[in-house]
Amino acid sequence: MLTLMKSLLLGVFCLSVVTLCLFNLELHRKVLPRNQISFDTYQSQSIAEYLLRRFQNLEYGEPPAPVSDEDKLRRELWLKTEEQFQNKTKSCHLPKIVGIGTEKCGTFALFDFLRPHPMIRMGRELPPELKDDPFVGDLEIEAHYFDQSSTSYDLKQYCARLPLAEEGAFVAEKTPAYFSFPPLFVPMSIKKVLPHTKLLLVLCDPVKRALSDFQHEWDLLRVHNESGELTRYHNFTSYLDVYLPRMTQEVGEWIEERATLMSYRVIKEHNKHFLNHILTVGLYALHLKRWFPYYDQSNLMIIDGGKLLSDPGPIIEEIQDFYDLPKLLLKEDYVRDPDTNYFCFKDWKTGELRRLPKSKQRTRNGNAKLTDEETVRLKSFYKTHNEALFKMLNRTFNWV
Ligand SMILES: Nc1ncnc2c1ncn2[C@@H]1O[C@H](COP(=O)(O)OS(=O)(=O)O)[C@@H](OP(=O)(O)O)[C@H]1O
Repeated sequence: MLTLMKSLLLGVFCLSVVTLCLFNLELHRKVLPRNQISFDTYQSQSIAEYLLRRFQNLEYGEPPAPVSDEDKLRRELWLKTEEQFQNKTKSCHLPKIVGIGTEKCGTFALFDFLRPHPMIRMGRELPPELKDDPFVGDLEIEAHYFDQSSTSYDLKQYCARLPLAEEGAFVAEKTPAYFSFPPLFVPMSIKKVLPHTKLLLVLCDPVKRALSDFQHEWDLLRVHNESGELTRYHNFTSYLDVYLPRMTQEVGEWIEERATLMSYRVIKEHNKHFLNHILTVGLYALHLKRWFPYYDQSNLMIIDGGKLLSDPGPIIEEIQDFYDLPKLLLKEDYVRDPDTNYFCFKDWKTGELRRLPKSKQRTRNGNAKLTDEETVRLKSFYKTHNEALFKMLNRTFNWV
């Protein structure tokens, strides 16, 4: 009898334990969002042990980050903006955002940072012959219209190099050659064809820029084979040995009275020897002389390339203000890629990183460095031109 009672009691006890466990499991499923339930955890541990650990608060992991009011607002606004364009027909619209340069100062990164904005459209459909080009990323967003056109503007040609867009969207293109490459009349052309479009210009240390440009030309095999002399410029010093004296003689120091004339001469030099541009692009004050009759701070935003490299978030927020765009890209969206240390956009919806292509990570990561002597020579070449720039803009950059 006693044994029977013991067995009965044990049976009732076991049944209550199992019921309790199942009840708790159901409760747990209801309370925790689905993505926080780990099925692996169920398989690797007994339910009772799992629930025990759960109640001891060992299995929760990190609590989800609190969603700030700013995040909520952004999410709502973002979705509404996307909705606003859904099912709208697309056609050619001329750009409202144009990046004019400077070459090798981070214009690709800048535009890649802006690209996710739901009101911005960039990137054209490439013709098949260009699709295999190793610089496809650049070709896709660089229209190269004003540096290649004459003054009889065929807008159909421009449209063919732009993405199709909905009414109200902001088409964007960047062509770093606009700022400092021929023809002379690029600033006038842009003003004429796009009278209300505001421009973006990144300026960076011209010394570091020159090395980055040299490396770029090297990778394109254009440094080696000028005049067919394959080994002529076997490193940056040997390039400087030839081109620095030449450019010092042609351009020389900044002289206020001769600046306009010199700004034309620099463009002429470009046509004489293509590789001159590695040095002449960094003569920013001379180039700006050609832009200032058409543009001022209200329609040309000048961005410090050093800041863009070290902390791009606040700049991206400023740009949205400059264009009166809803501020949907926030500074915290820009994080360092743990593999390369370069900044990139972190998609707030998926957490994914938009990494920069390899061709945009050549020198500033320390892979190629200037020697002390190269630095001294280049600093001296740019010194008076940098000073003129700072005076012109009433602003200094941390380059000297
Ligand atoms: N966030 C940010 N800010 C500023 N600069 C950045 C940034 N990210 C990348 N980079 C640097 O951009 C360099 C390439 O310049 P561009 O994109 O202007 O090249 S191009 O003219 O469009 O070909 C490229 O130079 P190198 O390092 O010499 O390759 C990058 O260092």
